[in-house]
Amino acid sequence: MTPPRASGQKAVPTTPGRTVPARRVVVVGGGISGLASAALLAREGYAVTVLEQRDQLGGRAGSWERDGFRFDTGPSWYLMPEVFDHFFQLLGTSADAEMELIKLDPGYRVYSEGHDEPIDLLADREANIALFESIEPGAGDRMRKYLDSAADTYAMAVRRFLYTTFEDLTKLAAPDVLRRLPKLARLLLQPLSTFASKAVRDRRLWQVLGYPAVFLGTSPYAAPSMYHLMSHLDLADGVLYPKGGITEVIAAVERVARREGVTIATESPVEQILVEDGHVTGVVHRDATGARHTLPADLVVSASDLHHTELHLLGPEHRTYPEAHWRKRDPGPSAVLAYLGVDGPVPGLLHHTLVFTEDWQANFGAIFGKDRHVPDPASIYVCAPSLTDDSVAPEGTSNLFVLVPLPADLSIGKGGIDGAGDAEVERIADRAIDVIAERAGVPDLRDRIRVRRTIGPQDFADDYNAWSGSMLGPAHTLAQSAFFREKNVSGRVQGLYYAGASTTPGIGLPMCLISAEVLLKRIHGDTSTEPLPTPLPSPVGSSRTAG
Ligand SMILES: Cc1cc2nc3c(=O)[nH]c(=O)nc-3n(C[C@H](O)[C@H](O)[C@H](O)COP(=O)(O)OP(=O)(O)OC[C@H]3O[C@@H](n4cnc5c(N)ncnc54)[C@H](O)[C@@H]3O)c2cc1C
Repeated sequence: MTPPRASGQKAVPTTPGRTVPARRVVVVGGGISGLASAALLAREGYAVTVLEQRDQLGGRAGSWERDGFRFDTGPSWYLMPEVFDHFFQLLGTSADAEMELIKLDPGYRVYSEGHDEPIDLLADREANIALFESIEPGAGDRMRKYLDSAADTYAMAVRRFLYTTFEDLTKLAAPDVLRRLPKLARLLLQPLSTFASKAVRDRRLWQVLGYPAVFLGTSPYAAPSMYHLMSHLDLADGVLYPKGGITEVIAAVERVARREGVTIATESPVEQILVEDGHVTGVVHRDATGARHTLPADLVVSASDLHHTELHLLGPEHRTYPEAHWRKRDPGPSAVLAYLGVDGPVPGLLHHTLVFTEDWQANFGAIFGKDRHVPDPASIYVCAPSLTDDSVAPEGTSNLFVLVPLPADLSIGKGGIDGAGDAEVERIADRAIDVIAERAGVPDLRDRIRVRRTIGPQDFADDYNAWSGSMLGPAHTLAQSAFFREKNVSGRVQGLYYAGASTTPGIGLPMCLISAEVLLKRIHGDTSTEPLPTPLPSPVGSSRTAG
């Protein structure tokens, strides 16, 4: 039976047969998953406080401004729009009510090494099928089947695999899953790279089907072909852009959290999660002045990276995932990022542009293989949001966000402003800028840069306590996906829960919103697999603290 949801008077079960009043929740980390978890818990009547170590909210989805340019520091693709909408609907609002969403058409551009002309992927499924056919006769029909399968697999994932704690695996033995078992087995065991090569032979098209593995922190050679469902998102569903940038998504999630009564404190790093008699009792944290405080809590939700939570906030005896556990896990890739404010237009780019090297085996091998090193040449992603949104750059200039995926290796170093980063980070950024200059037809790009900031793996570790400087969190290989991924509840400490990219369901903004909902299910012992009905009921007679 599903235990009662918490309200002003209700109780939350901890150990079987024992219930304690669980009114106060501390959430560690004010990234999207911490904010979303806080909002949902407050909706249920908990008194929630979010403690964020940095001076801004959003975590990896942060914002940085200089000289009239405003950069999203991390994510830039708004995919799975119905997941965002569902989250807001749980709280009685909608994505459209909270943000202005613009459909990008074309959705994105791809340059492939060895080809001068780019391919522009469109906002419409049939248009993309026709595009594939025009490049590779015969590929259109195969793509139609591929996209049908992607849509079907995606719908099944939403129904069965994303919104679940995996606490009751028998729930997965639903008729729709059982019917697909032979196909699912194939999709789990075959890598995406092989699966995609059956649909298309042209290398450029194959790369279009393979690159989404990077969204999952892995490579198309390691991602199970189950993840071909990602092609439904970018080739059929289309790519949206929230006006003002991804920072507006964070602002919207913060807004609904505050509306539900969440208290939010920035510059408040948590140093320790307190445990007594096997039950969480609160946290020790600093405030903006550096003073140390103890904040009691009945539940603690850590939405910081799990590696950090387990190894740095808990004593050895309270760790579910000790040091030895992580030695067998893959932290996922890191990256060098560059935020560039550039004079004039950059004509060869679209809002999203991907530049792929020819030899992906070598490229991905360098990032994810046994002998990890910086790939050279590297594949590159560039976002130019100023093409869609004039609020992110002064008139007559361009805002560029550049991402070069790399191994999670702290020795690559950290970035800096105006070339002040470590030499290797600046060198990687320079190489990427030169590639963009050539592809975009702007040979003097370097001279036109008036704002430049770089980020390296060490920055991810320093800024977010990321394991090995991982950009995204544990890679979605088969061994680190679904019920193999780290659970969202401590196995050692009652009342301690986890949310965010390093637990289920995983990496990416929509996944992190789902992790907040899965957290709620975990607290209630709700083993259902489908999204919760909307809106979540508000508690009767609960007192809320405005944040
Ligand atoms: C460069 C880049 C590009 C990306 N691109 C996309 C994209 O296009 N689309 C997409 O959907 N996703 C993308 N992602 C992934 C997405 O941004 C993340 O999966 C998501 O933002 C993670 O959210 P989170 O809340 O789990 O973690 P985080 O955002 O890392 O938040 C964790 C928070 O916890 C705080 N914290 C850590 N330790 C403590 C402590 N001890 N005390 C208090 N606070 C603490 C951190 O400061 C941080 O604010 C990208 C990520 C990066 C880095």
